[in-house]
Amino acid sequence: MDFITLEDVEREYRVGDNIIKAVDGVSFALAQGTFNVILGQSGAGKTTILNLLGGMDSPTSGTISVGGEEVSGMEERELTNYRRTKIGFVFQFYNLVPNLTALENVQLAEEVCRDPLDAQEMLDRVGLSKRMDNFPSQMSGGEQQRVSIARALAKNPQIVLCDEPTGALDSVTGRKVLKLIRDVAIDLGKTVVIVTHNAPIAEMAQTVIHMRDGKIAETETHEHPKDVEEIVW
Ligand SMILES: Nc1ncnc2c1ncn2[C@@H]1O[C@H](COP(=O)(O)OP(=O)(O)OP(=O)(O)O)[C@@H](O)[C@H]1O
Repeated sequence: MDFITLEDVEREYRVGDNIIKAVDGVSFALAQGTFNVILGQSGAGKTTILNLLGGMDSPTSGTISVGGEEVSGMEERELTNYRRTKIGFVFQFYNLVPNLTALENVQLAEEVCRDPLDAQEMLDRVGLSKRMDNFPSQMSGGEQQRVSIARALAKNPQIVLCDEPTGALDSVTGRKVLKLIRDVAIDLGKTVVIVTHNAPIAEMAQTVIHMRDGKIAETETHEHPKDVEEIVW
């Protein structure tokens, strides 16, 4: 059953006298507990869609629903609550708090969420049980990204949104991180949406939304998505 639906979504930005259609009539549906990729070149509108899905931005027109709730009609306060409780974010450059340990970074989620998952268990699941007391500066990029995955999951969100999560990592580390996102998030029943310009990653996805110039060029579904070991970049 569809969990995330976008219907004819547009997002325009006015820059001086020009109107830029960052997202131009996009419709798609994603099922709960699936691993999905939005693929496209720079400027295609991927991040704008992620921001709309995450409640960080609102569409100019069209409808966005998540779990039967209409996100596109929410007021600012409802949006804040939605971002806080329903969405886990993973960014390209990790966005960890530098003067907090790995454990403290993940525990931040407990302070803002209604029904958080245990921070130590999440760090354990991403393979960092021995690094809980390390600060971000004492960890590699891949380890920092694993902390940020643990942090996103500890919020116990419905959706995990990842913006170029492997963009700053070498290919071997990037693949480990993707495997973790897929295995751990899907095991916990989360719906994952990854934004990337890196085409091989899309082969791991159940649904791939190909974006071009703010529009969907193609929607592809894989009944048997590839394992991370089968893809190279
Ligand atoms: N706040 C804004 N104001 C004006 N134009 C914007 C704004 N945000 C995005 N755009 C424009 O909308 C288009 C889509 O941008 P978006 O960031 O969604 O693309 P993207 O596919 O994520 O690209 P990248 O991979 O480079 O991040 C671009 O032309 C961009 O310049």
